[in-house]
Amino acid sequence: MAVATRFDAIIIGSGQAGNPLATALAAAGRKVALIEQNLLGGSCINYGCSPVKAMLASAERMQQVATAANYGIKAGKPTPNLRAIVERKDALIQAKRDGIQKNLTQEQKGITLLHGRATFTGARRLRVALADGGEQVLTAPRIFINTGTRAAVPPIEGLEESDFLTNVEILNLKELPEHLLILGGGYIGLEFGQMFRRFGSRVTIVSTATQLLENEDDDVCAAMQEQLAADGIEFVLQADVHRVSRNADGIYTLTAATPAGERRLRGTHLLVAVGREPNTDLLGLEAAGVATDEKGYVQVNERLQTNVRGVYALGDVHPGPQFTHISYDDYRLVRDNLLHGKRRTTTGRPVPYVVFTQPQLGRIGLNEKQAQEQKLSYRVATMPVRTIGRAQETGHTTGLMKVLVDGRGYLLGAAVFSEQGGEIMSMLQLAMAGGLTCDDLQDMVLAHPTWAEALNNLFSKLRQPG
Ligand SMILES: Cc1cc2nc3c(=O)[nH]c(=O)nc-3n(C[C@H](O)[C@H](O)[C@H](O)COP(=O)(O)OP(=O)(O)OC[C@H]3O[C@@H](n4cnc5c(N)ncnc54)[C@H](O)[C@@H]3O)c2cc1C
Ligand SMILES: NC(=O)c1ccc[n+]([C@@H]2O[C@H](COP(=O)([O-])OP(=O)(O)OC[C@H]3O[C@@H](n4cnc5c(N)ncnc54)[C@H](O)[C@@H]3O)[C@@H](O)[C@H]2O)c1
Repeated sequence: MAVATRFDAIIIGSGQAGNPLATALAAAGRKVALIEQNLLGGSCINYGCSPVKAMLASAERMQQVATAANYGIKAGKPTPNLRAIVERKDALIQAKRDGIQKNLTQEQKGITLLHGRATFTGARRLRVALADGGEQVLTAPRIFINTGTRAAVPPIEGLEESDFLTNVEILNLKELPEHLLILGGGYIGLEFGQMFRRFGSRVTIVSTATQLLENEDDDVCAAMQEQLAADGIEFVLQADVHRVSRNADGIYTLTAATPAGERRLRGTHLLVAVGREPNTDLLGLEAAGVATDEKGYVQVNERLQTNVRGVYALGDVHPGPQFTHISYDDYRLVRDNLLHGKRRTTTGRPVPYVVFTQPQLGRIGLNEKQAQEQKLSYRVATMPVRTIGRAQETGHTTGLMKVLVDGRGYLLGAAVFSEQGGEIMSMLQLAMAGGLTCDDLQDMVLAHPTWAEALNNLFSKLRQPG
């Protein structure tokens, strides 16, 4: 048996929690090992937030040129150069990866970076199959699992063999899809759908749900669908795709049961974006005795401790919202508890999020559906974006803003589907954190003519629901 190298802490996965945790532990004098089987930076940097938003910026620029005539500007028909768009994205994420590598290996002493796949062989013991051959055995009294997720693949006949795309492959296409079929009407489906539609592909979103982003309020979902339909995206909702095939010319056919009967949907490319599954199946958690839920997510308490003493799970690999800022906050929580003697928990943590379509959908707190499920008494205000001066001046008139307040006038939640939706939502999040009331916001002096100024009017529209 190989001799084990002893560390104070081992981190599995170079995700949004793992990297800063390695740095913080090493800076506090701990001997740390960080193990990554693939690219430094994990999903967000390599296959998620950063590359998608970089390419969305190209799509947005396409749209600006395509609609220039509306603003009195004569411009030719824009043509995307996908290779150049992908190269721009690659340069950006390479720089981010280089920054992480430098930070872990040069700027912070005390971190051993291992490239390979880690597997538990005991509660405090791991085997690492090194990427360049051989293996290493490590032990530590504290082990942090930050192994993230991958695209879930639904059990549909013919899908596995069909050479479909996930969020990883679609970011590196060499040619524009003529007709992109997207399975799933969630964050990933919508962001890529609008991106490729704006680049000029025909796009069809196919979802089992009755509406896009099915967890949001109906009026918000309808506004999103209206915008995407105006972009020219087609939708097939309440579709149960039960067969996928691909012919010799590479054409995909999805066979789906829909309310309008059986349909066959054909396209040149297929993106599967129906949610995620955790990277725990090859982690050997059973050897450590670490408990998972029925979907394979690592079970943790509100301090991110697993059932095995000294083993923690951070980020998307445990149940809960899957966002970069949540994974990063998991790091802060563990850091504060282990290094600064605090007793922080995940209870009551705000979960803001933004769908980066244009316009953006920024969300914080409760929506109306959730307020009703919780039988809360609330007032609601809704305002179409087309009534906002800033929207009229800039020509971005799609969307709506919606806020919920409780009986004392404190904000329960907000959905801001407008230009700068993420930024305006963040203002409302600050207002919630600072305990501002609807009266404060209705009467606050906000600069004219900003998007934020619309909040004055929005709060003047509060009414009882129904
Ligand atoms: C297309 C897409 C777009 C997204 N956009 C946004 C966005 O705009 N905003 C937002 O907040 N969130 C977004 N997300 C979600 C966000 O990417 C994740 O929530 C975030 O990356 C959290 O990751 P993590 O820290 O859990 O680990 P990850 O970033 O998933 O990293 C886990 C790492 O562990 C490694 N690993 C796994 N198993 C092993 C093993 N056995 N041994 C060694 N290494 C291992 C993996 O290779 C990976 O590098 C997006 C996700 C996707 C897919
Ligand atoms: N802007 C952001 O913050 C951002 C962007 C992308 C991804 N993410 C994160 O990544 C996660 C995963 O995104 P996602 O879009 O894959 O998942 P999702 O859970 O957001 O949406 C999945 C969609 O697929 C549908 N669906 C499920 N099974 C299906 C099937 N068999 N056929 C057709 N449709 C089916 C669901 O009804 C749902 O609408 C998100 O939940 C989010 O946490 C965040």
